[in-house]
Order: sequence, then C-alpha cells, then structure tokens
Amino acid sequence: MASESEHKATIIDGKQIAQTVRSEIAEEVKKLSEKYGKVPGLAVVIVGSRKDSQSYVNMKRKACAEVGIKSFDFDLPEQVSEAELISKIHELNANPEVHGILVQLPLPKHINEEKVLSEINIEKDVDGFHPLNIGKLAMKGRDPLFLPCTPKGCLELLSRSGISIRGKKAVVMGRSNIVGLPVSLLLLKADATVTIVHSRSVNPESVIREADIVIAAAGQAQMVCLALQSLVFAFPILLFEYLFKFTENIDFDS
Ligand SMILES: Nc1nc2c(c(=O)[nH]1)N[C@@H](CN(C=O)c1ccc(C(=O)N[C@@H](CCC(=O)O)C(=O)O)cc1)CN2
Repeated sequence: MASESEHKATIIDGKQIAQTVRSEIAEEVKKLSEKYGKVPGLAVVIVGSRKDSQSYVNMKRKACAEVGIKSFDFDLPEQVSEAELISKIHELNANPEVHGILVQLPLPKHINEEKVLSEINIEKDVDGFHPLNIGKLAMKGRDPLFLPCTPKGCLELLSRSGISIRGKKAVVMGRSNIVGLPVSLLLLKADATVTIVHSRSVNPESVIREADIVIAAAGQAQMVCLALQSLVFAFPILLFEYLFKFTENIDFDS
C-alpha cells in the first residue's frame, strides 16, 4: 500500500495533451493527403435528437474538420427502423471514401444495438465496439484493429504524463461496455493488476484506497474523493485520440 506521504494528486492537463494530439493528427492527415491525394473519411451516424448525443457528435464532426478529416454526416430520425439503419451501414461499408464508421450510442429502444454494431465492417469499426474487436481486446496476444476512444484516451493521458502502468494496482470504477470494461482490459494488457468496482461491490472505498491508479468511469461527478494519482479527464483528448487511432489504421494502398 502507498504511504500517506505518497497520496499527492497530480492533475493531468488533458486539454494541453489534446492540443498536442490534435496537431499530430493534422500533420499525419496532411502527409497522407500529399502522398495519396486523399484524406481519411469518417461517417458519423446519429439516430434521434438527444441533446447530449448531438453535442458529442457535433464535437466529433468539428474535430474532423479541424484536422482535415472528411466527415460524412447522417442524422436519422428517432423513428428510423433497425433495417433502415443497417442498410445505411451496409452502404457506408461499401463506400471507399468512408474509412471509418461511428454510430453514436445510445440508440432508441426499438433498435438492437448489438445487431447494429455487428454490421459495421471491422476494418471501419473506429469505435472498436464490434464483437470481434472487443473479443481481441479481451484476449492475450491478440490486437484489436481499433480501441474504444475513451479507454484509449485514458491510457494515452497516463502515457503522455509519464505515468507507467506495468505492475501498478489500477482500480476502475464502473463496468460499462463503452468505458469501464474496455479500459480494464487495456490496463490488463498494459500489465496492471486490475480491479473493477461497481454498483454491487462491497466496500469499494477499501479497494480504491489501495490503488496506484484510479479511473472513474461511472459518469458521476465527485465520485472519487481520494485518488493516489488523481486523473482529470478532459473530453478533447478522447476525441482526438479517437481520430488518432482512426488514421493509424487506414490502409491507403488498397
Ligand atoms: N459511438 C459512441 N457512442 C458513445 C460513446 C462513444 O465513445 N462512441 N461514448 C459516450 C458519449 N461520448 C462520446 O461520444 C462521451 C461522453 C462523455 C465523455 C466524458 O469524458 N465525459 C466526462 C466529462 C468530460 C468533460 O465534461 O470535460 C465525464 O463523464 O466525466 C466522453 C465521451 C456514449 N456514446
């Protein structure tokens, strides 16, 4: 267990790191454009009019524009059928200008999220939510084509802040498919000793007190009052990490 004197918080400047990543991506896109005469294309699909989802999607689209990625925007009505949405995905799978497909979650209740995400071509699955990509993330010695952006953003913040993960005790708060679970798998791949605490955990505080790294992934402000290495996650880094991994995986030669 860390001693009391080691309980000093280090605030990570996510915005600053995001700015660096943003510049790196813009440079990468420029090089791709000069070499191949084309730029990465990201299809962003949103269903319905949830204000929070719209705001995330707008940020993603704006981020694309800022770094030179072409975004293809599809705003589908709340009532769109599952079949229509899947047909749109098939159309995007077949479009050579679209290198990545992102379906904003959550989807309306009448649409089966698992089914829809499974229809995305794994080579365009920039969210890394396709069962094959998640499956590879969960297995030793396998590498997914893409990683979910928020978990990847968390690890990028740690790495760019000079915080090593190997051998550390990492505690993840929350077990969602989007953040908690995949970030736990990523930390495990990075050789941390990982514990997940969630709504049914008994005495989570005692587990958190033992941690070297705490990742709060339960979407509730002020959830962690103690953290040995305090992490402040700023959304931009996640967004730009998203684009980062996205450009990394495009095969412009095919
Ligand atoms: N297709 C996807 N849908 C959704 C994703 C996703 O990664 N892909 N994630 C969320 C929504 N989302 C991005 O789209 C997102 C929401 C919230 C955050 C976040 O870091 N929130 C912080 C607050 C950050 C801040 O306000 O500065 C927090 O909750 O502590 C990141 C991404 C669901 N849908």
